[in-house]
Amino acid sequence: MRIPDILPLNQTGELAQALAASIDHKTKPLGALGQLEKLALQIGLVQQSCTPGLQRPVMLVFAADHGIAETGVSPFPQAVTQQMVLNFLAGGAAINVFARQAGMQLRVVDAGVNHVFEPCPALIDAKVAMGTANFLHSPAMTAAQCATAVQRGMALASAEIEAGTNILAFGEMGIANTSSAAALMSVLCELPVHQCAGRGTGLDDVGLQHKISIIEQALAHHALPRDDVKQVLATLGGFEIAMMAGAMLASAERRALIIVDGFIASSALLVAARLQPAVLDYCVFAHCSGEAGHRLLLSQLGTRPLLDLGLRLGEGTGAALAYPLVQAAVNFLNEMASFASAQVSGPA
Ligand SMILES: Cc1cc2ncn([C@H]3O[C@H](COP(=O)(O)O)[C@@H](O)[C@H]3O)c2cc1C
Ligand SMILES: O=C(O)c1cccnc1
Repeated sequence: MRIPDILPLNQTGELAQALAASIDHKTKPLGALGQLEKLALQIGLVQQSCTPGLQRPVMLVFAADHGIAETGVSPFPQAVTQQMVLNFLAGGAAINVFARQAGMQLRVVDAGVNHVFEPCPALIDAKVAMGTANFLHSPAMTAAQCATAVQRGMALASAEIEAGTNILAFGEMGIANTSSAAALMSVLCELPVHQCAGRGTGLDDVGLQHKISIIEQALAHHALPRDDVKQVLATLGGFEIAMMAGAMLASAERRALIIVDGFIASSALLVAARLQPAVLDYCVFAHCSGEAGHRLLLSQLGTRPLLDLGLRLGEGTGAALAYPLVQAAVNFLNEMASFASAQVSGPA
């Protein structure tokens, strides 16, 4: 598995200083646009420009099934994954609505759904297998399947960037994938499972305890070395999570901006960041999910999200909702007058 070289952003160089000066000279009190100012600076550094722009925004939604679903860790049956893929293709899911509203192109990727779909122009076939194995008993993926998933994710993101995209968001669909994400977080952050696992699509108290116990049993069974990130991903991950991690790494390598969605997308980023920490410099964190564990995961990643709406859906919905804020950051940098150009007096 090739891990891309990613250049860390130079936060103190000449360009950073020029961007900071441009932001400070806008007709507003210093710092008054808060987090949008940090965002504008980051986007300028990602694009190596004092006048960045957003081109051809794309939302890739990766779908895959999880063997762990058979242990009852989700209230919903596995078939919902393929049913929701058909809903995405028909345009009726939440992500269709929000991506349309944001003006983002939406592509649906079969990363490993347990269903053979009719060929369809709107569906990208990147299927690795008909779902992962149940990680309670055996590794979810073989090392080769995991490498294939990561590489397909890299190739898909690279193809979009070659077609002119410089901002990508990633969503996911896969019944039981909050269990996979929680297991990855628990191992990679060395945190107890009960701090990582949440109710997902709506488990009750008994269901949540069962989910925690299943993940704990799986982790005890595998006894994974935390620093072998590829093995951790192959053992506990999903095809959509591995593909997303690959897509994130390739996006950062090619200096595209990444909008990170909720808990599952953040678990993919956690994997990517453990493989190549500089990927974090290219990420905008859309929101803090209502899924227990996401706030802690975001703090482990050392970041502050833009929105906190109690969303707990995934699909990329939080990322699509945050896109207008990213546009606002770019637009104020490019379009706002400076004190000098508008002849407004600075502080006395
Ligand atoms: C109808 C429906 C639409 C969804 N869209 C995203 N998810 C979300 O819920 C799933 C994860 O939760 P858990 O681990 O509890 O199964 C993922 O598929 C995720 O994308 C959905 C779930 C359902 C039921
Ligand atoms: O935050 C998420 O990504 C999430 C939370 C619950 C269920 N599905 C996704």
